[in-house]
Amino acid sequence: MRYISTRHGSQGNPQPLGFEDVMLAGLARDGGLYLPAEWPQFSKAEIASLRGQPYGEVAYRVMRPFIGDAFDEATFRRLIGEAYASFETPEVAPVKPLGESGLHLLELFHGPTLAFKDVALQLLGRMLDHTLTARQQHATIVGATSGDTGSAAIEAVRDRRTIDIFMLFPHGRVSEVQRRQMTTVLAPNVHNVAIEGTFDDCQDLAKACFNDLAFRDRHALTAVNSINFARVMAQIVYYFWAAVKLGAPERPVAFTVPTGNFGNVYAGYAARQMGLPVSHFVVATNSNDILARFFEAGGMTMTDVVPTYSPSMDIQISSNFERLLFDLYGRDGKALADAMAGFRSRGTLKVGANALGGVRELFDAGRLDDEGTLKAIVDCRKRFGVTLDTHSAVGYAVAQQHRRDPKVPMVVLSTAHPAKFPDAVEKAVGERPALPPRLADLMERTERVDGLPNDVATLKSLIDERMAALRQPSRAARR
Ligand SMILES: Cc1ncc(COP(=O)(O)O)c(C=O)c1O
Ligand SMILES: N[C@@H](CCOP(=O)(O)O)C(=O)O
Repeated sequence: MRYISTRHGSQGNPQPLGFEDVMLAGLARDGGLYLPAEWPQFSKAEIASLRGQPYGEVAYRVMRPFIGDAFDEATFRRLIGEAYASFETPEVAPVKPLGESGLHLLELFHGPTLAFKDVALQLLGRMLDHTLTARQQHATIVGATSGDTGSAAIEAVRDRRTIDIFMLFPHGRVSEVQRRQMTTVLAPNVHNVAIEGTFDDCQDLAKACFNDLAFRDRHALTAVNSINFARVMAQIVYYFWAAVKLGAPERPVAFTVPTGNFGNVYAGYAARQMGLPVSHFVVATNSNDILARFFEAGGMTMTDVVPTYSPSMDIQISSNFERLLFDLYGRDGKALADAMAGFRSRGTLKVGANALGGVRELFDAGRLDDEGTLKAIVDCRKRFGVTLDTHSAVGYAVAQQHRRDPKVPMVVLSTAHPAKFPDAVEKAVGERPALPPRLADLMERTERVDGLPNDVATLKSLIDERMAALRQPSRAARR
């Protein structure tokens, strides 16, 4: 399998890369995002054969075509096995019906940090470490988080000698549980940085580090955000997993995805490109609804980010949207690079009526404000006895407005455990959801974090200084 950048052709025509190089690169050197030159195809028989298989087997079969010869079969199976052994349920991602409503929850929060990010990051951390160890290399992750990617990535790479991780998060804009899940990890290779700004600022800073090629090469930067195609690949798996449980390939399935950076729903789109019968996707946003506005009107106009009860979706510039736009621009990397440059300079982007028509056949979109989010948590608890987190609640409510066919099962991706957002959940149902016992003392643990302004030069200096100090022989020996 060869990979190309969404901006290929905009700065020469670099050779397509293989999986390991794409995984280590994270962001393409032309500023674009990698994706496969062609999607692997699954026949109906191959999809049907996934039914009844354990999650690890589905994961192996769905991801195998993407990795080429990066890992031999035994190694890849071992990495998958180890990744999902860290989950609290052997099912990994249970699919649960909500009564007779035709709605189903795909619970993705049973990993170590209680959010769907663990599904991909538990594997990615192991794949990175395996490859770096084999190549006798070290890499430096620079990532951005609105709360969940950060702790999942840190958990996946803590204490690994092959990797240092710098995780940028917007100061004061993640929940206390989310912050502490990052800042209380005191492993020597973990560096948390609270940025004075929004998640979009953090993501821009991370991308600016990658786009400074000398800096990028000096530290062998790599990514754990969904700009890294390996993240998307591991998220494709649970769309196949859920769909075959509900009758695919004979019966189509719909998915509603609470959306911020567009990585999760893009993984679903990828599954459909691979042959999975998905009738449609519902993109569910909070009041930061640039994506909902796009699917309604075909244009994106940036506005200010407002803080909400679903902070992980407080995003205006959704990285992975570029991967969908690549298709909408006829896979013309140069035209897309120009459009993205225009979006960044003018704050607006429009696609033509033809492209929009196609995309609207497949995607519905809707938004839910904070008041609606609390009501949705109450409603789901009353009707089905399930307490949702705030992000899943957005999905739950928006899904019900976009059932196109009541005979088609609608899967709502439940992306986080309610205990990650205890204040909002308590506000809704009057009860504080408890953290699992292994995190019971989270609020008493010591925190370590650097605070920085929203300034790339200051960030780069911090990374340069920290990495120089860590390379000193006396410090390096202790790691
Ligand atoms: C709990 C939760 N739900 C939903 C989302 C949105 O997912 P995506 O950014 O892949 O669109 C996020 C952040 O990514 C999240 O942490
Ligand atoms: N909501 C995310 C934002 C980053 O998304 P990613 O999927 O690109 O890592 C978070 O919780 O950090």
